[in-house]
Amino acid sequence: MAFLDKVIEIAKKDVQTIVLPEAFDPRTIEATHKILEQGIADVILVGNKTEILSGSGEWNIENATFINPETFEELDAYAAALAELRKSKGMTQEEARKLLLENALYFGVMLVKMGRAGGMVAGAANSTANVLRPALQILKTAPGTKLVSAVFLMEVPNCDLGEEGIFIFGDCALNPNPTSEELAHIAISSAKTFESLVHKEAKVAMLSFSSKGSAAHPDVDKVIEAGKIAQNLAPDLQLDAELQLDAAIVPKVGKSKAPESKVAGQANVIIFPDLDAGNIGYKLVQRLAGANAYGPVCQGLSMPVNDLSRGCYADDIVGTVALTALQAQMQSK
Ligand SMILES: CC(C)(COP(=O)(O)OP(=O)(O)OC[C@H]1O[C@@H](n2cnc3c(N)ncnc32)[C@H](O)[C@@H]1OP(=O)(O)O)[C@@H](O)C(=O)NCCC(=O)NCCS
Ligand SMILES: CC(=O)OP(=O)(O)O
Repeated sequence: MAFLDKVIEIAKKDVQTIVLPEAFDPRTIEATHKILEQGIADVILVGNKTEILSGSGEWNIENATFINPETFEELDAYAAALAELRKSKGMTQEEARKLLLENALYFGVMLVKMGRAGGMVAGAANSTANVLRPALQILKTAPGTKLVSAVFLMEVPNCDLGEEGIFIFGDCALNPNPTSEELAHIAISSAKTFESLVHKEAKVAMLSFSSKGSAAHPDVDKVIEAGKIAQNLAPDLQLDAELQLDAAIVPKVGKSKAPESKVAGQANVIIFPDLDAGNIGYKLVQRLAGANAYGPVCQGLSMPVNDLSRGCYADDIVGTVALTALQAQMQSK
């Protein structure tokens, strides 16, 4: 069974409500049809029902829940709650009300915060920064977590590397230039995400352009230091730094470049040294290897909100909604 089919099976056993605030994006409409048809999640679409339905073409989305901020009976209560959450930043209730009326992403995140939905997925029509800012501001980090980061679940066809072609790649979307300490937190969170979604032991490689001292540079030192911090914070985690990508995932190269390493050649969690590498890296694998790229899946948020690439297809939205539903299930336990 393909990875996503397994995720969908689990999602269907305890159906969660996911808000899709980009109701005017045709891919969101197609995805909503597929999600409802397969029973993967209940969907809340944000906006005027008549207008959304008039643009839905061949797709049947009648069974979605439509919430229009302009006629929403709880708007004032939501505005009061948002103003309270942002009062340290000086937000008034009037400003909060205006934001909820004008910005469907803030409205969608508040539906999650107020318990109306278990999670939100957006980003087909909005930049990552605009999707994640309200989530970071309103939901904040989960208890015990310092840093939110964002990974892709990569499913590479006809590939026996990683976990039979399944990898977590991180951080590919959020933290532009992580310090060693931040990289260590990204690595630990990514291992947890891998294990919770794939149900296999994580083997984490922290990538560099150097393997075990083959190059000397401050950027290499940053990754070596990150590996030490991560291993101190999570001594039981199978993790190694610094490895080049081939040494991390190809058994023969791992043996020759890092013969002592327990992770080299077998890594299934790939940690990039910065966002340039991570964002470019996942798109290379997606576009040139034909991999499915689900995400960016956020880790470390107190409640699930996940992003999409603006280049996504409707099926990517379906996959990311299924993963979000799984996170929402875990949250509700
Ligand atoms: C996500 C991002 C927008 C946040 O930066 P910003 O808009 O400048 O906002 P701020 O730095 O003021 O942060 C906003 C809030 O989020 C919090 N925050 C930001 N990054 C965070 C992180 N990684 N983990 C936890 N909290 C974070 C801040 O503490 C702040 O909280 P507060 O408002 O309650 O004080 C920014 O990191 C970003 O643009 N990242 C790159 C996104 C991108 O373009 N990716 C490539 C394509 S996928
Ligand atoms: C994750 C990502 O790269 O998003 P976008 O393509 O929308 O910038």
